[in-house]
Amino acid sequence: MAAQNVIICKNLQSELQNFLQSVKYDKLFVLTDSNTLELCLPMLKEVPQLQGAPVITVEAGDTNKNIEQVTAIWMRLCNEGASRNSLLLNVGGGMITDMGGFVAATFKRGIHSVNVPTTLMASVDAAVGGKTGINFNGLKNEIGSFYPPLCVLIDSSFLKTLDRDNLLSGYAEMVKHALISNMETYRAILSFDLDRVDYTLLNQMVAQSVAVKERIVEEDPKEMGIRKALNLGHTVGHAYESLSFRKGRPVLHGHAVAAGLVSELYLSYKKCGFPMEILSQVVYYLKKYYPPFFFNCDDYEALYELMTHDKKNEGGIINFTLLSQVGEVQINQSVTKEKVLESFDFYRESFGI
Ligand SMILES: NC(=O)c1ccc[n+]([C@@H]2O[C@H](COP(=O)([O-])OP(=O)(O)OC[C@H]3O[C@@H](n4cnc5c(N)ncnc54)[C@H](O)[C@@H]3O)[C@@H](O)[C@H]2O)c1
Ligand SMILES: O=C(O)C(=O)C[C@@H](O)[C@H](O)[C@H](O)COP(=O)(O)O
Ligand SMILES: [Zn+2]
Repeated sequence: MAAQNVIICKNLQSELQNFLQSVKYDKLFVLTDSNTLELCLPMLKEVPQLQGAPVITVEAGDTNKNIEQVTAIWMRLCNEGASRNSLLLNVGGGMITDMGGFVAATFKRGIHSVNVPTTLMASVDAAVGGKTGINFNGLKNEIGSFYPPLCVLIDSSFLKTLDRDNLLSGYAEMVKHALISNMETYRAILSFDLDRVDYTLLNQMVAQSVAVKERIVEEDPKEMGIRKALNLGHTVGHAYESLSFRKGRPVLHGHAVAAGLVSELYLSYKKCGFPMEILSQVVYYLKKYYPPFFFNCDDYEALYELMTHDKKNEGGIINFTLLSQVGEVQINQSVTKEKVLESFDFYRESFGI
């Protein structure tokens, strides 16, 4: 696959202007959510190509990453003269880049899209790599496509208005990227003080983190093999997230991933010999900053059932991505149901719930 077109911006407006000048399209549409409309779109007000462009806005929150909102966006595009040569500029977090990407993939069988990520989650992960989609039937990203944007323009100055919970949410994916990389990155990630955020350092870490994803996606864009590394923490994490939606107490994606990492590193320790010392360090770090995800034994069967829908599964077997060491990824690992339930216990004991 061609290299992902990811630009770490020094001057977002002029770099977006230049990029848009370099591509051919007939009409540009902007997609935002209700928060990014107010907080982020004004940071693009000098870009000439955006003057007079229709802005489509959906209500913020991952529960809106659904087919009803997709239909509403398709409708606006349809009624406002979008053609196959139109371009959709997604300005927002992962909710917007996932859903906008999916709309772009499907409208008239595919129009151009460009992502301007505005959260940490979208900057290091969601906006890059071409996985697009929506939640469906209570399951995360159940409907979607691989459809890379033409370009991703990352500018960390958006992060200044991001609240702490969403900063933590994105940081969980950076912890994941570090765990699948090497000890040096891992140590740097676990030394970062999330109580006193050094934004200059965070900017550098964003560039390094997204580079981890870019390298893997270039090698395996459609998740036939090594891209499954990027799903570390998500087999259990998505089950925790879906359960939280079902209970009407939604947790942020990255918070569920952080909890999923704890459970899956436990499985890594049990099945692949991942060092207990590192597992303890990760638990200590995550426990220090992340709120606990509350569930009890009565939820175990529901969580296990949710995991039977994971996209890495084959022939009814739940496939995990595990680690034998930091940077040593073991894909397609099956684990007994007993051990999976034990990994829920491990999370609850570690977080004292
Ligand atoms: N496609 C992928 O590879 C991939 C990777 C990771 C996550 N995801 C998906 O991404 C979604 C989560 O993304 P997210 O964490 O960015 O959530 P999000 O897009 O819902 O944004 C979180 C909140 O922050 C607000 N916000 C956005 N930018 C802001 C800013 N600059 N200042 C203040 N507030 C701002 C949003 O309005 C929203 O309320 C999930 O659906 C997840 O499944 C996809
Ligand atoms: O890009 C990938 O590949 C990932 O798995 C990144 C994940 O952080 C992301 O949450 C992704 O959307 C999960 O995909 P899914 O296939 O498990 O739905
Ligand atoms: Zn994720």
